[in-house]
Amino acid sequence: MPTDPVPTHPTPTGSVPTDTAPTDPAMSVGESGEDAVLSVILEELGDLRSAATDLAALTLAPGDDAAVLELTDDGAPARIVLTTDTLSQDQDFRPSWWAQQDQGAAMGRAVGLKAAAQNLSDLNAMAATPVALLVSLTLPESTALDWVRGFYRGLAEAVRREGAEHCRIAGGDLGSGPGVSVTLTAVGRLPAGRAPLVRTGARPGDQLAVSGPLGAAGAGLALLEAGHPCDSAELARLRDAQIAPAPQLTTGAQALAAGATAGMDLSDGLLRDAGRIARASAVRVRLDEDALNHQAAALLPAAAALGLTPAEARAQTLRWVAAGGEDYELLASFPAEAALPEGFLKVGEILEPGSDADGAREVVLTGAIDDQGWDSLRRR
Ligand SMILES: Nc1ncnc2c1ncn2[C@@H]1O[C@H](COP(=O)(O)OP(=O)(O)O)[C@@H](O)[C@H]1O
Ligand SMILES: Cc1ncc(C[n+]2csc(CCOP(=O)(O)OP(=O)(O)O)c2C)c(N)n1
Ligand SMILES: [Mg+2]
Repeated sequence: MPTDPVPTHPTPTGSVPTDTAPTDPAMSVGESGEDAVLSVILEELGDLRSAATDLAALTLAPGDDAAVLELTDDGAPARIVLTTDTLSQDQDFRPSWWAQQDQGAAMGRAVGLKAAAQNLSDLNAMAATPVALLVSLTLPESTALDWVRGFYRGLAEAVRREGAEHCRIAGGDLGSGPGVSVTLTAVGRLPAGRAPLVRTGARPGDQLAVSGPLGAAGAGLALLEAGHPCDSAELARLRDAQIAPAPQLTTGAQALAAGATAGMDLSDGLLRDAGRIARASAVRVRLDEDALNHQAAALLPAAAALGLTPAEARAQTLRWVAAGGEDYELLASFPAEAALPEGFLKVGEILEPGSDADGAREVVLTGAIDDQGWDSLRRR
């Protein structure tokens, strides 16, 4: 077996958020937010998330985009990669985004594509190859059978895309509830000898890059929420980035091949997710405002469609790029001298911890931005 270019066994606690769990027992999840809730969970799990048994070992524990489970075997141990994610009606999509006649098959397909995107993107971010999906569906009893058909067509479409061709649908669960809720569990595998791409390896001096332009899903969300008809090809592209995303699924492996030192998928927005790489790697990140403004300019048609003034449009498009979320692009760090893989765009660099006037801030961006990214639990 060839040896790994970087250690395959980062310490199980290596990528766990370092904030300590809040100690006020009366605090709600809405008050504390996602990262604090996760700290409580990981603290409570203790060695259930790390201690090996005779049969298996979590060589990468909860805290990254996915976990790595090594199954003990007489031959070479097999490593599988595990992740799960939920989409819920009115939290992640709204039936009203579709015309009445499209709330069956068309909406089902879009939700299937988005559920697959969310999970397959997490596997891509580990540089793992998807091999199976489990599908748990909670459906209101009024759900049209056509919605279900559309949903599985969406899933099928997603797993036929480049990078997911080996993925099979292994089963799932059906239940009833007041709103649609979809939970996918995705299983991937790591080729023998390939280390996973983890969040913990970014080093001062590294370049920080994304696998493609950001902000389309955020702009699409704003158009949908405003009830805009998205009646041009450009606006329809932004809407589709939100309702039916199609992430690239080979960028994780490409990044690793190009020497990436750390990586993660961008679901909660660049500012928040760059902070997670910074925390996991014990470094800071400087984002390049010019690079982000350059990406933001591509979203000006959406701002114009929403009737924003030029000044508002500049601020809003930057917010979509830096904090919109749901882009499912890969965020990765590379050695300063590395050539970035094709299509990757530099967005910043990795700094020493606390090495300049910005003190302890994990993510440094000149120019204020009043949006820190998405938190699925914090009360809005
Ligand atoms: N309820 C939970 N119990 C244990 N671990 C969790 C739970 N929720 C999230 N995690 C872990 O926390 C990490 C971050 O989760 P999340 O923010 O959902 O990541 P992602 O954006 O990649 O889906 C993952 O490693 C995930 O497995
Ligand atoms: C109705 C609606 N409101 C808001 C959003 C925006 N939104 C929902 S989830 C999310 C971020 C990622 O979601 P999460 O479930 O935390 O994904 P994970 O980080 O676990 O991959 C964003 C920006 C949306 N898509 N739909
Ligand atoms: Mg998640």
